[in-house]
Amino acid sequence: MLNALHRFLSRDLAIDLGTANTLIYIRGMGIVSNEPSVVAVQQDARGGRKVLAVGKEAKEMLGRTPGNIVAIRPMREGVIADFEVTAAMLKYFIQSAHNRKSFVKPRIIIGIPSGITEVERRAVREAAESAGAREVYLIEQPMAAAIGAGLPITEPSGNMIVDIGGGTSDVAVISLGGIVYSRSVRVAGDKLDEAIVQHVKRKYNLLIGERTAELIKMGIGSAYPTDEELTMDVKGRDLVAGVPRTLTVTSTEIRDAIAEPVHGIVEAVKIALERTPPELAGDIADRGIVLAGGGALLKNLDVLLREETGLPVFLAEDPLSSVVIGAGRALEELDMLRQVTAAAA
Ligand SMILES: Nc1ncnc2c1ncn2[C@@H]1O[C@H](COP(=O)(O)OP(=O)(O)OP(=O)(O)O)[C@@H](O)[C@H]1O
Repeated sequence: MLNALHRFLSRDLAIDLGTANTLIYIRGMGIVSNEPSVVAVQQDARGGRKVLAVGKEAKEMLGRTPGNIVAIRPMREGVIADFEVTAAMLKYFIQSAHNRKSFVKPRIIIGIPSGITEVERRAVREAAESAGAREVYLIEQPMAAAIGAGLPITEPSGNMIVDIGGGTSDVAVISLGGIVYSRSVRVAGDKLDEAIVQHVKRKYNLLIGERTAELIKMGIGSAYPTDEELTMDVKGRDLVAGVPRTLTVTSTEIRDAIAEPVHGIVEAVKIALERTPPELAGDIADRGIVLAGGGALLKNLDVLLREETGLPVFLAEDPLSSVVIGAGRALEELDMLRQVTAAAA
């Protein structure tokens, strides 16, 4: 009874602490927050830092801040580049998502990049504790993505998940609830954006921001030829004349511009397949490869991977939410496991 009351009052949270986006899921309510992992920080003369804005508001400031304010992405390339700011961001998201009226501290499960160090794990855990968590669990993002995508991870058979985020692409082979093989490469959404910035600079002498590059990628980017040619108008600063200018880019040139990083993702999948134990590789050949993470939404990436590997390739139902949904489910399973062990005792 007490236990049930406790559960009712404390809203457990699942968090996907991504380098591009942080998502929060509350049991029984679904996804309650989905914000860019960006923090705007004001620096004073003595080196002190004050958080001005977090999430969407801070992302709008990227590349648009005056001297003493910086908009930071504290997690880049799948690692925590700025501890202090990551902790402040996590705390802000937890506190704004958690119903302050409920007086029982929540249990929190956090999906973390698979490449982070022991020290970074501790920092994440401490940040969640200082934001009021009662218990903190960490789960690696590829494992959470696989659960969220509905893969039968506890069965004794191989499942391959490819989680393409902002900073890293993680390829993992999971069987019997454990990661049998994993490979993380620092080639994902951000690298595609950078390649677009470089292309526009080199070909047109036009400087565009990362945010604009991301919009081009999402609008007309593709990994494999699409049925129709798409175009998009792009605004930037002319590097020669120094004035703002608009030009039109095509989907073909953008596909060429991002070909190299896209190839890096394909290579990571191929290497993972080569290194997977034969029995499990056989399972993957039957069941196929599942893609998750926002990067999986790049047009025709699934088509390219199918052609390059000769295997079936599927997109998770909601690639951007797979990690947070999987983490939430893991927390529920934890309860179930507890119930089972309690009943057995
Ligand atoms: N429609 C789309 N087409 C191409 N890329 C997209 C699309 N939508 C989102 N993305 C990209 O997906 C990436 C973000 O994905 P996601 O939110 O899964 O990353 P993350 O979990 O925060 O990062 P990481 O896994 O590296 O920690 C960004 O690079 C974004 O530009």
